[in-house]
Amino acid sequence: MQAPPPCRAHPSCRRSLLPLASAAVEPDVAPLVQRWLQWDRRGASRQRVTQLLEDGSSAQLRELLGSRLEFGTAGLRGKMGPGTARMNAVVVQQTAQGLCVYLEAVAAEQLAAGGIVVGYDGRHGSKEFAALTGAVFASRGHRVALFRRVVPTPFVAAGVAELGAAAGVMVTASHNPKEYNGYKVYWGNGCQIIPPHDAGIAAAIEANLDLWNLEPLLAGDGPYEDDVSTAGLLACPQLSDPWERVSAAYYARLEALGYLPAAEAAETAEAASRRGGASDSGGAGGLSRAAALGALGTPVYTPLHGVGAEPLLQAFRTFSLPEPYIVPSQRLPDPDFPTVVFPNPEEGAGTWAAAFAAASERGARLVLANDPDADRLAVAERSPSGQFRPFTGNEIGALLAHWVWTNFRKRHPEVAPSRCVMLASAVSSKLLGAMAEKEGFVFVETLTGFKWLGNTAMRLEREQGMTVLFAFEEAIGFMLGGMYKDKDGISAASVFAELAAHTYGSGRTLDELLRGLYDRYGFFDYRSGYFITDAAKSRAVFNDLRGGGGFEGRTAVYAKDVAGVGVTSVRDLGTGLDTAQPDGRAVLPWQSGDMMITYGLEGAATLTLRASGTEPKLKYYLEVKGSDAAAAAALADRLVGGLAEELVGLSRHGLKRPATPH
Ligand SMILES: O=P([O-])(O)O[C@H]1O[C@H](COP(=O)(O)O)[C@@H](O)[C@H](O)[C@H]1O
Ligand SMILES: [Mg+2]
Repeated sequence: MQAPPPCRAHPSCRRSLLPLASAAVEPDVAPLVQRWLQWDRRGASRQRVTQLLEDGSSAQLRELLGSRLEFGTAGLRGKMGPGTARMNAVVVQQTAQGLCVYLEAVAAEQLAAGGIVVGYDGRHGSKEFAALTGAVFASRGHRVALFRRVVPTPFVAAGVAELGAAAGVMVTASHNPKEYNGYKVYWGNGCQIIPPHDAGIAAAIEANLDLWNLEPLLAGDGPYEDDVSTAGLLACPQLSDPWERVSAAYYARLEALGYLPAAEAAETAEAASRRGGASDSGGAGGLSRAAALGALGTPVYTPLHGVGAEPLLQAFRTFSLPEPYIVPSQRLPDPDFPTVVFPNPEEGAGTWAAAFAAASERGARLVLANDPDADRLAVAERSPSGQFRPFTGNEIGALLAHWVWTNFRKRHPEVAPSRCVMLASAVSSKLLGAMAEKEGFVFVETLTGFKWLGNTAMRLEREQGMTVLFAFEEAIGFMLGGMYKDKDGISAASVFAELAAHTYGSGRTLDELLRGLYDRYGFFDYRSGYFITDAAKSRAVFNDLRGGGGFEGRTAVYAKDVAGVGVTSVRDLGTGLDTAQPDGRAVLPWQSGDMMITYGLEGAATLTLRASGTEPKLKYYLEVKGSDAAAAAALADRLVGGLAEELVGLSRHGLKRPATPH
């Protein structure tokens, strides 16, 4: 028998290609496998693919190799495993190569001046994927600022801004299950990439699939066989660790957002109500810092096995806040997230369990959690009777917006409210809009995802000279205007702790403060949830929502009612229709085929259905605005009850409800 041909993917590769002639796979699959095996030099990974080949598993091979991971809501994100549709060393190197070539073409000057920033979280594979990315750029002679320790995602956004880098890469899959990893890409403006750069990079990846020789930088006993050896990379003269510089700048910016000392002179509730303004103090007169911190006590914090603990402690020290009690079993980065089913602080009881137990034991009032890459913040409050009240992303957003607004106004009376802006994603509560209307600042809404919020904030600041105070999204993402243009769970946690200290010191609970905001700005009953799906099922659902039969080239037909509640308007960001606009066209950017439809409904209700860009979920977001809380709740209940089967067609399309109540 003839010897198999040598692998040509790498000049010094000593492997041989497997003979494919015997493969019992369908004809379209064989070339995909052949191509993949030229790239993939990892024993276990190659073995899985060759096993599937031997088993004739065409469908599985097509799933792994028939498509490529695309830039979604938060960059690349997918399950780890072999194949172009998974996260692995080959896909990461190809992505880095494409990004590098694209930057060389369109941002050469900034690349030469500022290089690239690379960070990683504590997941399986993250450090190695970061090293691979660094090596790709270093191999072309570019400067690489590679964090030598795990960092929160916001530190990469900060790094790009502080170093004037051409781009940044954060290797993380945030809160996704442990089988996932991901690749967030920041542009030189410090925001996550949006069109046209995502498509530009994708095209550059496709044009640069052959793997570059990184062996001199990532040498080892057979490159990429297991963990890469970074000795060569670390010895590279153009490589640096940006930690010192970036963290110094980060905490200096954060310090400027400390309002508690200024809040000592906060007006009393009486004074505020005489003036007709919302009060942020409990009415006991002037509040001393000591009283506020005394009332706060020791908060409990969990980084959920992620990277948040050390940066959060530093943030609390920056604000001279009491050191929080950190849940010991979840304090250190652990890629297996052993104590939680989902490392997602949105998932409710399960992720809170250890933190709530600690808070009960210690009598803590305030409980804080970051997601594993520490760009999100979850908050819960323990009542004097020991009940826990977790706040939703919208509620935390409302509280932070109020705190930032009240204190900014006091500190900067010279800035006209009309020059100040706060932003929220289109699927977040409109309470912020109502607040803007009453207080006189500008409210701007964007598509879902901080890539949109960040870029829009940057544009408003740079092009219109607006002061961006705050941005948030319901998915517990918060951005303080004085920091960077991305969400940040660390700065949000420390600012929130000050807010809580002030509220408690003023004799109120956070829940009471929030109810005060509803009294002032109107009541909003907000519900969100999701169904488990996959890409094909979601497409089928959206096809049906548009009247079925493949809507391309036909006029879409939408539901006239949901659970008997009349539809008053439809906005479809997959077709650009918005019947609420005078010209019938959507104001937000839309793209053909995008899966997001918003229904305006009788009774001041708004319902949005959209396919997640980071997880196999079809999400719904519903809000009813009303002065009568009971009536709003009844309408919301009715709509939530009807939407799964009637509108989405859950059973018909084979979608599932989440296992845990959401
Ligand atoms: O996962 P993270 O913390 O990086 O968060 C990412 O995903 C979230 C969920 O997106 P989707 O609804 O498309 O799944 C987005 O809201 C967020 O802006 C984005 O940065
Ligand atoms: Mg995250």
